[in-house]
Amino acid sequence: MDYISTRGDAPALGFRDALLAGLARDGGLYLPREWPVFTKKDIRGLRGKSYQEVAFAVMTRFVDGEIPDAALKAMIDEAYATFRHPAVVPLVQVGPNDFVLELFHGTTLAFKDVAMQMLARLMDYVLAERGERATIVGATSGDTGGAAIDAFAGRERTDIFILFPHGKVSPVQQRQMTTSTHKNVHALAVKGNFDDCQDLVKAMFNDVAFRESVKLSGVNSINWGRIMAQVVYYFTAAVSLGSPDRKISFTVPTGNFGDIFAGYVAKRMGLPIDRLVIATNDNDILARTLKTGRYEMKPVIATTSPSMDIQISSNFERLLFEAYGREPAAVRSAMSGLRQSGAFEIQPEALKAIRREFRAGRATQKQVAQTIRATLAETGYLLDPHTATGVFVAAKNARTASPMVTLATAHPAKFPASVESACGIHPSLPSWLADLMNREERYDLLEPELKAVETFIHQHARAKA
Ligand SMILES: Cc1ncc(COP(=O)(O)O)c(C=O)c1O
Ligand SMILES: N[C@@H](CCOP(=O)(O)O)C(=O)O
Repeated sequence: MDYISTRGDAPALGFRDALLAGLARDGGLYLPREWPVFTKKDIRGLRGKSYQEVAFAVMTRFVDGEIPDAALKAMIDEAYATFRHPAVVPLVQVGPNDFVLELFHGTTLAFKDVAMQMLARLMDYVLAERGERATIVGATSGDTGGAAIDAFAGRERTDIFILFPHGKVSPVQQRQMTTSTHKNVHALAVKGNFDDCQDLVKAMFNDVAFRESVKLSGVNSINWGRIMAQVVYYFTAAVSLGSPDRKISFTVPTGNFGDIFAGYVAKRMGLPIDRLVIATNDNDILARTLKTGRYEMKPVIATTSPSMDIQISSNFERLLFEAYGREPAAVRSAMSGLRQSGAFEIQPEALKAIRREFRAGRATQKQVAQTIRATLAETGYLLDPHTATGVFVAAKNARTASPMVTLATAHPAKFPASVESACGIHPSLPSWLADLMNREERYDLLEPELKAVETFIHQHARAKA
């Protein structure tokens, strides 16, 4: 299996090279040339298996022999031993036909841990095999950064630089990034929003001289390794609810479109997914796009679900590539429209293809707060604001024909102020993070300028060409 770029102008790569490349050299995103398929029999074979066993069954199809089975299994075991729940990602019933899939039992209390713990080990393995080092960069609206820092902290072969929007993440999220004592960790507060951080990361990848000079690699969901690891929990959830003999719907709180794209991949692989629902907050660019066929950026609104305060939804590019029948020219033209005017139109046939696969809805901050309050009152279950966005949109898109699973993407204790103001309960951090807010912070404040960020990274990175 090889990996091709959505923009059609970068070399096709094997799994290990795509993993280290992050973004393709033509600015595109890698995805597999074809989707591996699970038959109904294969899916039935996953019943009763542990999370780790399903993870191996799914990921081995993408790794395609580039890492020996024993090594891949060892990485999976180690990665998911960091989770505090024996089921890794337990499914909790909150209504007759409604479930939440708790993806927040990892070290930093967000769904990002599921893929990041795996990605760090995969990268370390490949770098060790090649005797190389890498410089990892990432942009975060709050959760990717903490998860990446936790997963890469202290790793000899990598230095990690995380760009976060100054003053726009929750205090818990900020501390998770700024209190690491490891020398290979650099938290960079950027005077801008998440989209500025992500633009800087992409610009660094597109600066070939810089990219090569520090051996750049990425950990955002532009990296195929992230998506691959996120496909797994769609399988475990669906199988535990009766797949392949029953269709399951999923609602996914969405920002950068990585998590829900993983659901789309699971469907392409043969998982019988009924509805796949995009849930957005007030930054509803994806819901508007599905409605109008026009992807059009607006200024970012700061909400109670800050991790979804995003306008440039990176992985939507992967979906466009699929919707245009894998025609890179159409993707290149859309992305150049986005760069030049902050908007592009989706052609009718491609829009039809997207609408066949996805529904979308939005929850305002008021609706999010009401959902937190009502869910607590009716079921005793405490939602974080991102998951509440999903639960609100799920209720509007559920069908009695299939169970609806909302992805619970963060623990409520990451956003205590919003949760408390919605329902009066102040969620506490778990014991291993109990002193987080008293730990000493260490971060650098940078202007949102490519040269400033590149200079900082160049000075501090150990990987040099
Ligand atoms: C808590 C939380 N929920 C949802 C999302 C959206 O996920 P994605 O960017 O994969 O769409 C994010 C981050 O992006 C997040 O941190
Ligand atoms: N919400 C994310 C934004 C970055 O998303 P990624 O999945 O592409 O890394 C965050 O919390 O940082």
